[in-house]
Amino acid sequence: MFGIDRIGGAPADENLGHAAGPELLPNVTGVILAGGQSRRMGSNKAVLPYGGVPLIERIYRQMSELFVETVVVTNTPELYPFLPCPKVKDQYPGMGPLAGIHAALNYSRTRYIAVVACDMPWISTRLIRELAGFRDGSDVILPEGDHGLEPLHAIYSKECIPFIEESLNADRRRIVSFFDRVKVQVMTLDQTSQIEPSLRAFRNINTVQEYQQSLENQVIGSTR
Ligand SMILES: Nc1nc2c(ncn2[C@@H]2O[C@H](COP(=O)(O)OP(=O)(O)OP(=O)(O)O)[C@@H](O)[C@H]2O)c(=O)[nH]1
Repeated sequence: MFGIDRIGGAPADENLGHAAGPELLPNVTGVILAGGQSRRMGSNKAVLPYGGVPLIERIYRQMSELFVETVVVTNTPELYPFLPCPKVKDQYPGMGPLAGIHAALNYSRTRYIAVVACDMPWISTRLIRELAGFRDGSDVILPEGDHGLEPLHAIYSKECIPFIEESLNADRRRIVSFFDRVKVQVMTLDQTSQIEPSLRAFRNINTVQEYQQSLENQVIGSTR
């Protein structure tokens, strides 16, 4: 069955909150997208200082708590010598985050990847763990936040590759553009809020003002 379903009914709701734990998640590769232009920021968002380290390093450390391997998708790997991980290049350069997801899926040695952006200071390892718990039988598992679907805090399977290519070849760059071609499970806003009540996991920083606000822990823009 293709199309978008909510994460299913009572049994899944009962399962929510049971995925916490220190273990690494098997069969999932962590992915940090860092191939953007940072035009609104005016300088590379990924290396902005955050809590004493570059923002991307903060995110990398959190992802490394979850996955045996975390990779960064970037066309400028030389900017990240401090990250001890593989750097993967886009095969559709300049086409946005969907191209980054595509490159990561092609690279990945696991069937599933967990994708976050390099400009999200408060990713939720707990939420990623929960989302990954629902991966079997689904091609995309993503949460709904207070601004709608959050495809940059989500799980994708290799089954998505041909459909992403179809989209990119037709210059359809929105991440959701292929969702009608695969099996998508959405963690509803209610379910997401149970795990991540503040929803700040989805906040990202696009501008200098948002960066400054985020340092003061204020509410900032959505990732989409
Ligand atoms: N691999 C890859 N990642 C990208 C690409 N475009 C954006 N991203 C990443 O996707 C996430 C969201 O990016 P945006 O904030 O929408 O775009 P941006 O280019 O970084 O910033 P702006 O130039 O201000 O729009 C960030 O982690 C980006 O690094 C791309 O073409 N390839």
